[in-house]
Amino acid sequence: MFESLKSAINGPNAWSESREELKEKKQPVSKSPALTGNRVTEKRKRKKRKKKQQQAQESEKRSVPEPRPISPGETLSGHGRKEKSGNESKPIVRGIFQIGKKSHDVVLTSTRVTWTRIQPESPAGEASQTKPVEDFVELKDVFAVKVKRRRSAGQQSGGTLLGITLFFCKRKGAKLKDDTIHLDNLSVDHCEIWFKHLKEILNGFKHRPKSLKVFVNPISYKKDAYHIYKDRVAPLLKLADIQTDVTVTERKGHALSILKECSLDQYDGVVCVGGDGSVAEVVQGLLLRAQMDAERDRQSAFMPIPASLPLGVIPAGSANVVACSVNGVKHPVTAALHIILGHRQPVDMCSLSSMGVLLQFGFCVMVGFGGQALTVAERLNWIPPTQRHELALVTALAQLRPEDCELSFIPSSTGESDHTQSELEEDLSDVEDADWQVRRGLYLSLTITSIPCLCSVAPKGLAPFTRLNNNSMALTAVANTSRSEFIKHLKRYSSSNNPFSFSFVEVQRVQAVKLGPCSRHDDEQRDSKHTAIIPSEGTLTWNIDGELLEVQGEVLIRVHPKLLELFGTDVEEAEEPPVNCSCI
Ligand SMILES: Nc1ncnc2c1ncn2[C@@H]1O[C@H](COP(=O)(O)OP(=O)(O)OP(=O)(O)O)[C@@H](O)[C@H]1O
Repeated sequence: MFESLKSAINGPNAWSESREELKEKKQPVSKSPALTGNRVTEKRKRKKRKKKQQQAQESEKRSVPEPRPISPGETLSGHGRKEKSGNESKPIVRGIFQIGKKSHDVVLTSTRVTWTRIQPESPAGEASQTKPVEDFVELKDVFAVKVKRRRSAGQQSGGTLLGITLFFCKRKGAKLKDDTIHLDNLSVDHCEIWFKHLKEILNGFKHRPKSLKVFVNPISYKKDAYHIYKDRVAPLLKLADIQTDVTVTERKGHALSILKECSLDQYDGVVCVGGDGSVAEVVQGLLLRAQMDAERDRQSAFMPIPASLPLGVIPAGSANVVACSVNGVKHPVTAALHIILGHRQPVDMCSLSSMGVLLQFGFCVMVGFGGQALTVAERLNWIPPTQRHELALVTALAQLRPEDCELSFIPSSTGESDHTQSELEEDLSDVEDADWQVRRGLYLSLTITSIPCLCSVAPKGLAPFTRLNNNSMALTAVANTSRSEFIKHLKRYSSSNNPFSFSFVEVQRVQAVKLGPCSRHDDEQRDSKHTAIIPSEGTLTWNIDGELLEVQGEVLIRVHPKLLELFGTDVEEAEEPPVNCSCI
């Protein structure tokens, strides 16, 4: 294994040259200042060392064992500082490395690398009384280990071995950043042993992907998805030795057609670099492919089977609700590190079907204002996206009209984790016989979400009571009201006030929803003389994850628990600075 790395990074000759070089010089592993006093004779040094060893045995109080050059490959099981307990704290290998030009006693266990500064002795040979500071990095956060060499400008291979470098991820709030720790030691054998053990441990993280299919939408939002991928994500994937097969999409539907046909066996995950529309397309591809492979027909009450591969989302769109809901921030490096480290989060999804046929899978479905604003935005597609969204919002607010709808829903009876998948499937298969609650009326907005939909305009999410996988959807129904009251409700999404504490807003945790244009006769229509209603002609305009869909008649929306795995984590709130839309 080490041999292959040698050739991969430096070429075999370069590695053997270094080995010879080190042998000639009889390079010691690393020296603590205590062991290298320049006027001390070898004899005195040995005496000192012996004395130190005695002191160490006598003094239980010392928190760090005496630094000593250990022979390459020496395994110190149970030796040294007392650690917690169990195999996790058992040293696998131990040695002395320079970290930041200071000698450190470094210990590798199966879960972490710990280093402690070696305290120089006083001239009288007494050990320092100050407690050495211990630092560590958890191996679950380490995503790459590389051999470090000194190379001159332009030199592509070879170079003097300097030690090994660990690449790890550190957390600041929801944000993840990559960082490095350099363990400097000129001994090839010593580094080889450490490298081998570290690689073995990292290869043991089976949930981390080794091969990814990547889709990049070059026209997303500010058209910078390709650069985001190339400059900020690809270098990290390369460092982590992840193979990638990248498709820069050429048209709408390109990713979907590839996912329906290509062999997925060679991949451990799929990555989408783009906005929510691109994510929706890749999700359709993954889920349709899973149904096709399992030969499931897609009639109304069918129980979809989960996608075979997890999906990572690198945010490059405007709202990025899917990325924010599992990363907490709109930050490509955070998303990339969650993918590399294999953090996976099962998420609930909803399906939409009409007349007994599956239309689409989705995370967030809107009718009314959400559909109207998106219709305007699509018409204004000649305007740059940054201004288009605001203008569409203002126009939709100016033209705000309620939709006359018939809404039915089954309240969710399931707890977050107390039902098995088959029980949930059973519940969902009897939707026709279930106890539907029915509402008829004028609605300004209806939103159904299976995940919280966090974003910068709604840091706490669009849905109050849903989590990523609590086996239910959140239904928010905003009944007809004045424009000013509706704007107040919208503004509260980006403030600390509760957007749902209005008499005209109803929120339900639901398992299934039926929604269609109202079929009442004209003479039954309430307030029709006083309220301008969108003439539906039996059709509603749906906004499904940022994509428009016109559907005639009623649509059935059902929740499907844990239908997809996303790379990411469960987050409470988006850590994006709240954006107050200047237009409202
Ligand atoms: N090369 C392409 N040309 C045109 N459309 C494309 C291309 N590649 C993908 N698409 C489509 O572009 C649509 C919009 O993509 P995306 O959501 O990433 O961008 P956006 O709409 O600008 O972002 P947001 O949804 O965050 O506002 C998707 O439906 C996707 O299928």
